[in-house]
Amino acid sequence: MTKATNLIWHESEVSKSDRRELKRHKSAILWFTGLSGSGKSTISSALEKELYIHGIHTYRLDGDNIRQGLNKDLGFSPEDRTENIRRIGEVSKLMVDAGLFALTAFISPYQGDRTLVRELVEPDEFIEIYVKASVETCEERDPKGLYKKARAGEIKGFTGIDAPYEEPAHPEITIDTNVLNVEEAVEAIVDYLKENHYL
Ligand SMILES: Nc1ncnc2c1ncn2[C@@H]1O[C@H](COP(=O)(O)OS(=O)(=O)O)[C@@H](OP(=O)(O)O)[C@H]1O
Ligand SMILES: Nc1ncnc2c1ncn2[C@@H]1O[C@H](COP(=O)(O)OP(=O)(O)O)[C@@H](O)[C@H]1O
Repeated sequence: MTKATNLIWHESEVSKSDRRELKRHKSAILWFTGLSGSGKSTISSALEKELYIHGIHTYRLDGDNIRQGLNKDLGFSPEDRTENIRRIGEVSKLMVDAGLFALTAFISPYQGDRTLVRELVEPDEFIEIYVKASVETCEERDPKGLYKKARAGEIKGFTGIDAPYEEPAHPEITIDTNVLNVEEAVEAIVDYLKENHYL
């Protein structure tokens, strides 16, 4: 719901397609979703580097970073997670409008929240990438020691332990991190982008 009234949209003289033409490539949201420790940050960073090397304009948004700035007023209640994803969806939409590939690395545990982001942009502008790893695998990796804390009861409402993660029903890409290493994951995503004429 919009609080303010009397708002009139102002068109720019430079359009999304003008900006895309200048950059010589399309733009879209590459939406990484998965449990903490599944590999969202690692794979999206490696992908961004690969795209950069090939002259593709990108910007990466990562949960841990955004929650220290733009979304520092939000915690991990279901409502706050929904608001977190809504804002990131809106920011990503602006980036698509700017002609960039927005790479987002958020747990985004609720299917409904991800669907709302998908619906914010054109159908071919949202690519959902499910970074798949079981809770057991993530807990074994535990790169930040957060699963240990959650098991010890020091973090309440931790995704996969005592908060839900809803698996994507129809992701464009699934990366099973038990099968693909980081390099292979990047290659699989680049292949998808090429086959679907994004690159
Ligand atoms: N309760 C709880 N549940 C899940 N994660 C937690 C929690 N508390 C802190 N963290 C740390 O916050 C990172 C997840 O933030 P996100 O913005 O991606 O979460 S969400 O999409 O709003 O659910 C997550 O980072 P990633 O490991 O990169 O996923 C954790 O480091
Ligand atoms: N195939 C893989 N893909 C991505 N990360 C992997 C893989 N195998 C092991 N890892 C490790 O798992 C951890 C994933 O952490 P991170 O990228 O921060 O996950 P997330 O951002 O989803 O919380 C890293 O320590 C990474 O080195």
